[in-house]
Amino acid sequence: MASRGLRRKKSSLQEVKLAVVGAPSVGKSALTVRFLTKRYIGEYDHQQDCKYKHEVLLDGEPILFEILDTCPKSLEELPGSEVAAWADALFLVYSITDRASFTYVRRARQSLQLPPDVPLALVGNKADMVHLRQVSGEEGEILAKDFECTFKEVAAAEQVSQVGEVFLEVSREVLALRRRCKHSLLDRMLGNKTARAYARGKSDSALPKE
Ligand SMILES: Nc1nc2c(ncn2[C@@H]2O[C@H](COP(=O)(O)OP(=O)(O)OP(=O)(O)O)[C@@H](O)[C@H]2O)c(=O)[nH]1
Repeated sequence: MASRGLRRKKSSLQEVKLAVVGAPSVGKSALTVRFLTKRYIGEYDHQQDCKYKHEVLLDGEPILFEILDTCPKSLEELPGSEVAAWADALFLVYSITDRASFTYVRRARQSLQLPPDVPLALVGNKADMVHLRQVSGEEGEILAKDFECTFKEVAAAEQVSQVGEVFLEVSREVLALRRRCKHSLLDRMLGNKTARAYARGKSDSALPKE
């Protein structure tokens, strides 16, 4: 009985696909592993992009996260449009101790050619290394304004909840965007007046499934 219940729950799980983009060695894997396992792995050796699937509670609702941890071999290797096509949201990660990695996220953002409403989070990692800081917090904030996205400095090496919150926050944006899309689809299907009344009076669970 219990396993049947579980299977039913899994089939209705919402999926959120996140891509973690950034220059080599900024801590993309450390952040991903921190979020998924709450552990810090200092040396994470992988030579190619890795995908992880993991179920995580988001505001009490189980969400199936798929995370693409990208692995550029050099500063010249930028993420392609296939990453943007796959992802529901993107993390643009740099290290506050590495100015070249800050420049990289700007170039990566351009090369991705994202549709306008894809949620983004700009993340300055290695915030524990302030003595080696090369990128100020203000510069991060200015770039985030330019990207029209959230910004946070974190330290995968030391923080658990703060790192988790960055992932969860962008996922909330993905779910909110999906809800808005459903509403506007309803708008188009039912005519504006009826659809607005429907959206006001009904909870999301009452909206048609995708
Ligand atoms: N001090 C400090 N070091 C960190 C932090 N996050 C990661 N590191 C270190 O930075 C190095 C690179 O971390 P990774 O997680 O492998 O970085 P990556 O961006 O996935 O690297 P690639 O897979 O090569 O692109 C490792 O030596 C980590 O221990 C952090 O928050 N603080």
